[in-house]
Amino acid sequence: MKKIAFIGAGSMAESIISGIVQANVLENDDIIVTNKSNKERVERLEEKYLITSMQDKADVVRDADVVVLATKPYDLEAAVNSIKEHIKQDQLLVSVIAGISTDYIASLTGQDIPVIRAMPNTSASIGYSATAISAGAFAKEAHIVTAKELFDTIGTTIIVEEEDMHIVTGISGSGPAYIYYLVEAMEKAAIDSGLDQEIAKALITQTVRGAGEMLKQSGDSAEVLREKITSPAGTTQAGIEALKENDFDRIVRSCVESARDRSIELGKKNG
Ligand SMILES: NC(=O)C1=CN([C@@H]2O[C@H](COP(=O)(O)OP(=O)(O)OC[C@H]3O[C@@H](n4cnc5c(N)ncnc54)[C@H](OP(=O)(O)O)[C@@H]3O)[C@@H](O)[C@H]2O)C=CC1
Ligand SMILES: O=C(O)[C@@H]1CCC=N1
Repeated sequence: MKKIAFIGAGSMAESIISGIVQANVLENDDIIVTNKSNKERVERLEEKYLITSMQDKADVVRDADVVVLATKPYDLEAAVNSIKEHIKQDQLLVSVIAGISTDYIASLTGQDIPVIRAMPNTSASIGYSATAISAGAFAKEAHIVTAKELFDTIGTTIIVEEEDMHIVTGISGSGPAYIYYLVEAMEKAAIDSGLDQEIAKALITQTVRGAGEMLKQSGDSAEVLREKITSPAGTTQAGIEALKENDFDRIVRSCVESARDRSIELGKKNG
């Protein structure tokens, strides 16, 4: 891949752009970005990442090998309408849009165009995205390889069946937000117990980071790692019992399933 165009310049597009720029895998001016109307926003991205912003959609997609669709689901149709006269079947469309099927995106273009659906997360901005991808009907092996190469530069990439993208969205697309919400709650509890905010933040941040690395490096399951911390009648046991009494499992299940169901709903509403 030599050139990539982003249709949509919001949080997710910026996270991917930031990751690609840091990975240094493309010339910065081969990264093109456009949005609907917020000129200030694309100019800020242009300055920050030394990339190119354009408003003329024909110019945006003209020489792009990969066109990334990064609008909200309800803006997709208008976005595709604005580029469909200018895209060709030798270009690859990559959609990061929650809920929307590859078949629907191809149908909007009116062409048998290759589409890869991807679900990255905002940790892409520092090269730590957990991305899942699935291939649409017209995507060949080479397109999957191109998409995997792209997302491998900003984290890890797993290929899944398209039907699994809804639950993937519920765990890893939205997932960082759940962790941040947990951190917010831990910080509040620490401050209410009298701890300095900066100290709480530093300790919790390193705790989350360390737990993530332990999950990745130790070879132990989450359950085993938890048990290694939980001394009989100790502090952790007391904490975990409070989580159980408050139905932590049910709360987390409901969180993940609600996100999954919303993804399904977004697909139905916008496709
Ligand atoms: N944020 C996240 O953590 C993740 C998001 N996603 C998916 O990424 C997509 C984008 O999310 P996010 O970045 O958070 O959303 P934002 O609202 O931050 O960004 C949406 C962007 O789309 C642009 N846009 C709207 N309509 C058009 C159009 N017709 N043509 C070109 N650009 C257009 C907007 O431009 P303007 O400002 O000018 O209106 C804006 O730049 C969503 O579909 C979401 O499901 C996937 C994984 C994670
Ligand atoms: O909240 C959303 O709809 C998007 C999709 C995954 C993360 N953010």
